[in-house]
Amino acid sequence: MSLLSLHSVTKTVPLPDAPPLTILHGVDLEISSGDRLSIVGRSGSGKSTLLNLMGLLDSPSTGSITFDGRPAEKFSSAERDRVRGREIGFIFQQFNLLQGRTARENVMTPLLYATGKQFWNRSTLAGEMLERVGLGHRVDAMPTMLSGGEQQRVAIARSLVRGPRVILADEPTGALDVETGASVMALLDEVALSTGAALVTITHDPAIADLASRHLLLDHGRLSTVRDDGRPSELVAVSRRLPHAAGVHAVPAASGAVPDEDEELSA
Ligand SMILES: Nc1ncnc2c1ncn2[C@@H]1O[C@H](COP(=O)(O)OP(=O)(O)OP(=O)(O)O)[C@@H](O)[C@H]1O
Repeated sequence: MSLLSLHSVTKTVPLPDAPPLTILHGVDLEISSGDRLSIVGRSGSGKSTLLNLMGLLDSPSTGSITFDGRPAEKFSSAERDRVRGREIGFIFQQFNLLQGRTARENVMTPLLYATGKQFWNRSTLAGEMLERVGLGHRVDAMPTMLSGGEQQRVAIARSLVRGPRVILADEPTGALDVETGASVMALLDEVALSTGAALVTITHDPAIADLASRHLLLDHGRLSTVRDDGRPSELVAVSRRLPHAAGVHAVPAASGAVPDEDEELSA
């Protein structure tokens, strides 16, 4: 059974002085445990909007989303928060670490919302997770003392510390140089693989897309699967040649709609 399913999902938003804008059109997607998906598409094609829906941060205008066989629209707001906090890990281009808190304290933050052993053992669990991402020796470091790659590894540890079943990564290497990005992504892939979590990565980078086993293209809000034997690097090249979606604004409004993970946790 699919872990996360989208059926005929559309997303339409009102615009102040224009007809409503349909960002996503009839999106169908099935994600199972252990899946490795990459999603590429031009700026404005709807990638962040899609990620927000997959992460239960937003609701579709029409169509349905099910998580673990349960329709998301049936979740109460408390259940939605619980599923999102426990089952879904988010990784963004900006690391969004809490400044003035150590690496360990950052990784502990999601565990403040856990119960039982996870809550009581949060300091140990955070230390173990940092160890797993190769930062066991930097648990007491402040974000300002860490390199970009190290900060993203702390963010990865924070996203994975509750053992999510789906990891949604939006340009996770976008703020890193090529070499650091590749090693951070390899680490994310490896840790996700070892936990059996599904990993969905939005990326412009062909090498990052190459790590996935299913390659999807979003074009003007329409999602299509590219053959698994298709080369992802060609896919990215194709997506770069596509014209921008109609009504694309320079700054995607949806990125502002993605709550900062820490805000989300404290909400
Ligand atoms: N709430 C909103 N109100 C108005 N327009 C919106 C809203 N949310 C998204 N859009 C528009 O919908 C389109 C898709 O936005 P989205 O951020 O999903 O694209 P994207 O593929 O993630 O882009 P990028 O790669 O630049 O981040 C853009 O034209 C964006 O400006």
